[in-house]
Amino acid sequence: MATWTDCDGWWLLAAALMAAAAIAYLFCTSTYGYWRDRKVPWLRPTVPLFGNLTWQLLGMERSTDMIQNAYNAFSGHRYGGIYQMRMPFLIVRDPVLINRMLIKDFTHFTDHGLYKPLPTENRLANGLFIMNGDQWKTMRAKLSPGFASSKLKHMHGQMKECGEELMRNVAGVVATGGHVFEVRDVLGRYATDVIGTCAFGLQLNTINDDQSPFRRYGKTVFKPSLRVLLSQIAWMVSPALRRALHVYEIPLDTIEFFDNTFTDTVRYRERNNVVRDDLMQSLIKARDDLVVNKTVPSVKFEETDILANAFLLFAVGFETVSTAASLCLYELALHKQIQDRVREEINTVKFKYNGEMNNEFLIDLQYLEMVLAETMRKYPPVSTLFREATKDYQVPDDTLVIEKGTKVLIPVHALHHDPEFYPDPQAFDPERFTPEEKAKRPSGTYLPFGDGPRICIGKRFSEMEMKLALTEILIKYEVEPCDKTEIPITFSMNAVANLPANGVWLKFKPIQYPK
Ligand code: HEM
Repeated sequence: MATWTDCDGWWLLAAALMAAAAIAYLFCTSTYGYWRDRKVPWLRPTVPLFGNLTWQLLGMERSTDMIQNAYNAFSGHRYGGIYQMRMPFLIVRDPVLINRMLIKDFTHFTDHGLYKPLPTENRLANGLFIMNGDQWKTMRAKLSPGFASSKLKHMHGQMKECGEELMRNVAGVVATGGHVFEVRDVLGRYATDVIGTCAFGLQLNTINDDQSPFRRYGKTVFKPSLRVLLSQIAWMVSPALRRALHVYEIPLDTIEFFDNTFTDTVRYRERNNVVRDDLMQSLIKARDDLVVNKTVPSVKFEETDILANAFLLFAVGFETVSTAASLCLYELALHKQIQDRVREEINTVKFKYNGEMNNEFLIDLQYLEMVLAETMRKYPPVSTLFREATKDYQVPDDTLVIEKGTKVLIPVHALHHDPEFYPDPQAFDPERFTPEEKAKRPSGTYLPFGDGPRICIGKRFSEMEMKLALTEILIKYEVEPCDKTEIPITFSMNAVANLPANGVWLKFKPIQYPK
């Protein structure tokens, strides 16, 4: 039989639970007035704590689609607010404003505003992509010369060797009766070999070696995993929670493998006085200047900053390049007329350069350039750009002040699919990129590589790399859809990038040219 004391106990427990629930509810929803208070149009969070991320977390919506839906919901507005878990993000949809933020008013938005883990949790934490402020500016200035036109010209020969090895591999497979390729994997190996030789002077030969540790470890860097998802969720619930959890976002053996490889390369070059005109040399110079001689005393740099950037340049290049180039082949397989026109251009321009497929030859392939541009319009490998307001920003001709610390999303994929800028956006139409058509569109509506001082540092490098592989393939093979080709292609659920979920399968048919 209950006594008064027992009843008091139950009441106390019930009151404590209710108070805890109320505190939890307040914590989960405390930020949700942010956009309303600033009179910014906003999307109502679906569930407390999860904000506008609920369907994504349940695996029912891609990040790209959520942002696209928000973009559509804010139609007629210059911007709108959403909540990723508890964290307010401003989605900017006005190209004029986007252009100002990325270029003219860049000094207000110098940072990507991503969570900066400890270098032990994620070696890329000290890489250029996550670096902020003066540290980013100094490192960017050190790495940029490695991508200068003169250097790219020099890299062409090294890339060409990788292209030729790629074609020997493809020919070997075709000779034994295999005609169907998962082209994203094949081009991923090619891109790994390209960055290995051009950036670090390493002959990796992953194109022929299924067991290559560079490919195996490289693939783990951005592989979507529960661990990475949880760390991102924790950050959006509260950065302090993320810090307390110590999540290792990249497997430790991967970090160890790349650290050792780069350290050994530097030591080898130092011991043997090897000086190569490549990215590794820019990194060694950055180390000598910033870590050893401390030529920029106002900014602190350590050895791990150099390792992080070597790792970053290695890791970011091959996923994006292989995705864009394989989707280009995919669209060409589905649009035979466009493919034929690309091939005709390659043959005509090759003739003009007396059969020599050099750097100038690649630059001259204007139609292929339009085809690649349309591929990255339809499938931008990086679907969203990130910025953080580094000082208060008065939006021009507007009442809104974007406060310091505010996270900003630039919805690249949604802009690329806005019928106002790209009529019939699902259609694959390279004619959108003739000089006349390009001139009709406002700046800020085509951003596969970002823009402004933080534009992709590897833009021209990857354009050259993709053109080279595509010309090598298209001059020798017709690409066609096969039984395994997905139409339309499906994209991975849990990646911020547009990554094909089940690969890109195509058939290669050798071309017989008349003798
Ligand atoms: C098709 C291929 C590629 C695409 C679509 C791509 C796209 C991008 C995008 C959208 C950004 C962010 C730009 C911004 O915030 O405004 C970026 C940054 C970056 N990319 Fe790429 N990228 C590609 C290939 C490469 C390659 C091959 C490398 C290196 C060899 C590279 C290195 C970087 C680095 C280091 C950054 C950070 C730049 C900074 O914050 O200053 N990317 N890339």
